[in-house]
Amino acid sequence: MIVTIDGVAASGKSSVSSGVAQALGVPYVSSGLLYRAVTLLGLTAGADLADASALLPLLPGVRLEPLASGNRVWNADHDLTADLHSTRVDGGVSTVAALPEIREWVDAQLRALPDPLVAEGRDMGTNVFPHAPHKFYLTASPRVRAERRAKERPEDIPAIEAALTERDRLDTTQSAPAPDARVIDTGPLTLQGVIDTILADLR
Ligand SMILES: Nc1ncnc2c1ncn2[C@@H]1O[C@H](COP(=O)(O)OP(=O)(O)OP(=O)(O)O)[C@@H](O)[C@H]1O
Ligand SMILES: Nc1ccn([C@@H]2O[C@H](COP(=O)(O)O)[C@@H](O)[C@H]2O)c(=O)n1
Repeated sequence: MIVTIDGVAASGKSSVSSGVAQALGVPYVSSGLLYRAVTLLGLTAGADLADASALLPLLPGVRLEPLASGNRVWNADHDLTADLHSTRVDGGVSTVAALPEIREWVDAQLRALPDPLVAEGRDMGTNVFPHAPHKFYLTASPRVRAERRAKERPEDIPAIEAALTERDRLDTTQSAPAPDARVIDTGPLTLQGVIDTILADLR
C-alpha cells in the first residue's frame, strides 16, 4: 500500500509523513530531499543549476535511505542529510526541480522503492504514484508556515514567509492536489492532530 502526502512548502509534509509511517510501521520517503541533494551537489561543484547535463554526472553515488524516523541521503559514503535544509539550498532547489531530466531521475529512484511506504513531496499523488489508494495534500497560510519554520531557522518571520511564497510560486507546475486527494488545512491543527486525521481516514 502506498500513501501519498503532498503539499506546499513547509506545510508539515515530512513531519506528518514520519508520524503516519511510524504509526503504520512502514518507511516514508521524502522526495524533496533528493531534489535538495542534487542542488547541494550542484552548488558544491559550482555547476549551473539550470543545466541538467552538468548535474546528472554528479548523481551516480546518490542514495536515499528511507527510514520511518527520518530519511537520510548519501553520496557514496558521505551523509549529506544535515546540509540539505540550508537557505542556500532552498534558494536553488526549484531551479533544479524544473529540469525534466532531474525529475525523471528522482521519479526512478522513488519507483524503485519497495511497497508499502508513505511518499511525500509535490507530485507523489499526481505523477509518481497516481494509482496510490490513499492521497493527502497539506496546506496552511504562508504566515503560519513561516511562524513554524522560524522556530528552526535564524531568519525572521517576514523573510521566511517571502522565501516560502516564492518557492510555492516556482513550484506551481508540479504542486497541485491530485483530484482524488483529501486536502487538509493544517493551520488550525497540531502536528499530532494532522497525523490523527490521516490515520482516521486510512482506517
Ligand atoms: N500542524 C502543525 N502544527 C504545528 N507545527 C507543525 C505542524 N506541522 C508541521 N509543523 C512544524 O512545521 C515545521 C515544518 O514542517 P516540515 O519540515 O515537516 O514541513 P515540510 O512540508 O516537510 O517542509 P519542506 O517543504 O520545507 O520540506 C516543522 O518545525 C514542524 O514540526
Ligand atoms: N515531489 C517533489 C518534491 C520536491 N520538489 C522540489 O524540491 C523542493 C524541496 O522540497 P521540500 O519538500 O523539501 O520542500 C521543492 O521546493 C520543489 O522545488 C519537487 O519539485 N517535487
